[in-house]
Amino acid sequence: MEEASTKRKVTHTLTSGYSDHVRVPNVIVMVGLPARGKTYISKKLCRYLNWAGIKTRVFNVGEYRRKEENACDANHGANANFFSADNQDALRVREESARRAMEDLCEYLETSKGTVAILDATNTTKKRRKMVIDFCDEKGFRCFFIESVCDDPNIINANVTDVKVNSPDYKGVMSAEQAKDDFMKRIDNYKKQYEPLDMDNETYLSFIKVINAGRSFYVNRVNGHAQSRVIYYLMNIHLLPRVVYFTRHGESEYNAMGRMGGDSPLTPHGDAYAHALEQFFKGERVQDLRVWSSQKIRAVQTAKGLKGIAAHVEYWKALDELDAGICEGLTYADIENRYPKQTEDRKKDKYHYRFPSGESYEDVVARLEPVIMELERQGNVLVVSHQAVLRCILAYFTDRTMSEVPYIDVPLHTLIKLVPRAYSCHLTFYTFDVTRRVWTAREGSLNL
Ligand SMILES: O=c1[nH]cnc2c1c(-c1ccccc1)cn2-c1ccc(Br)cc1
Ligand SMILES: O=P(O)(O)OC[C@H]1O[C@](O)(CO)[C@@H](O)[C@@H]1O
Repeated sequence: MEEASTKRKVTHTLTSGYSDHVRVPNVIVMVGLPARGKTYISKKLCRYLNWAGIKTRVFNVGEYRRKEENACDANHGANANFFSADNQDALRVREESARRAMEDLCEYLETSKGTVAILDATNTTKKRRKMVIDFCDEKGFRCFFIESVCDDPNIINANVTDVKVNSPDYKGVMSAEQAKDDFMKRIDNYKKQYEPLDMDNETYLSFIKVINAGRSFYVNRVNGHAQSRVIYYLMNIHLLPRVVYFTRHGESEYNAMGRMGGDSPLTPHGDAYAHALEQFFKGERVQDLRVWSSQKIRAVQTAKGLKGIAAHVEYWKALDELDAGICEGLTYADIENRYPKQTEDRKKDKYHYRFPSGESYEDVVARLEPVIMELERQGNVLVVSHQAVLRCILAYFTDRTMSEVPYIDVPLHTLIKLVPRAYSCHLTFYTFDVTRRVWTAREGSLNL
């Protein structure tokens, strides 16, 4: 039985009070048996850190092994014996894959100026961890271990059926039942060698033990800004099924006039949309729905009809539209005529461009971080907000790059339903053709 004490208190040993004034490359090293969510955590963490502006990439050793096998047209993954410790050939292939992954990881941190690299592998022996630590020490990388221990059969089974059975190792090779059976044998092979992070003899390391998908944690020697952000994030995410809905406010007077920003009320068309939205959620019967609206009149009016349906309605200033500063209330034509240089600059880099006395998309992402964190904590939520703000939030869920964010298509009178999946999310778009709606996206809009 794996050690998974669920009563352990959280200890937080601060080793140094200094913050990161220089960019110190971090290597996040995953530890854990197969089907403990290492890839789930790696991908989700990578998506969050990139969205927050911390350049991050995942290096999955399993993918390197499969690349190796494809090269010699083999498929060891479909056979649990490949993972037994006394299979010398296999050990060589697995060592080689780990070495190549470390090479690429090093290149990423040194040459491509990555800030965080996530080594997604089992790393279940002290010997293997020692190899990684020595490698990082030699390169001057900071090492941080995330171990996922799990003894809750429901969680393990969910993972094995949910993700493993569709893994490239088994796809088209054997039935789901056989795959599941083989995979459980693979786990047993690893268990024989598994040395959990040792809370008595490996305390010189920086690490967090996540127990049973976040039910409890053990934290040791947190170093620097990135590690603190990682721990905070891991303590806020959960696996419970939930749905998140997004919509812009209904058409506003300023939308109808082609003016930006401002705080104008809904037009009759926008009002009709607010009623259609109310009807939709009457029918959808979402359990314990919480509504988060911005504090702009057009959003508050759009959310009004939901007061009788939702469990709770709250108003976030952080959800207010991007502040166009001196361009607030102007049309795009006005801006091109009055501020041709600004227009040019914005076209060059729309994500980082900040309006004079206003905001950039990058500023909006920064003020949305608490909203994202609270969204991760919550259950069923409807967010009523604005074009630029929803572009930033949807970019987080759909792993978009900074340059894509300002062009994501978020039309008026469209409700977006987002259902999280293991490594992605499923989007449904409901367009309410109850009313005319002006088109507020200009150059090249990007479909999610
Ligand atoms: O299987 C698992 N075992 C154990 N912990 C798991 C999983 C999964 C998972 C979920 C869906 C698909 C594949 C894997 C996520 N976590 C997890 C781990 C840490 C945190 Br903080 C939150 C979730
Ligand atoms: O970044 P873009 O494409 O100008 O979109 C943001 C603009 O969209 C609007 O929400 C509607 O036009 C404006 O209030 C806001 O300035």
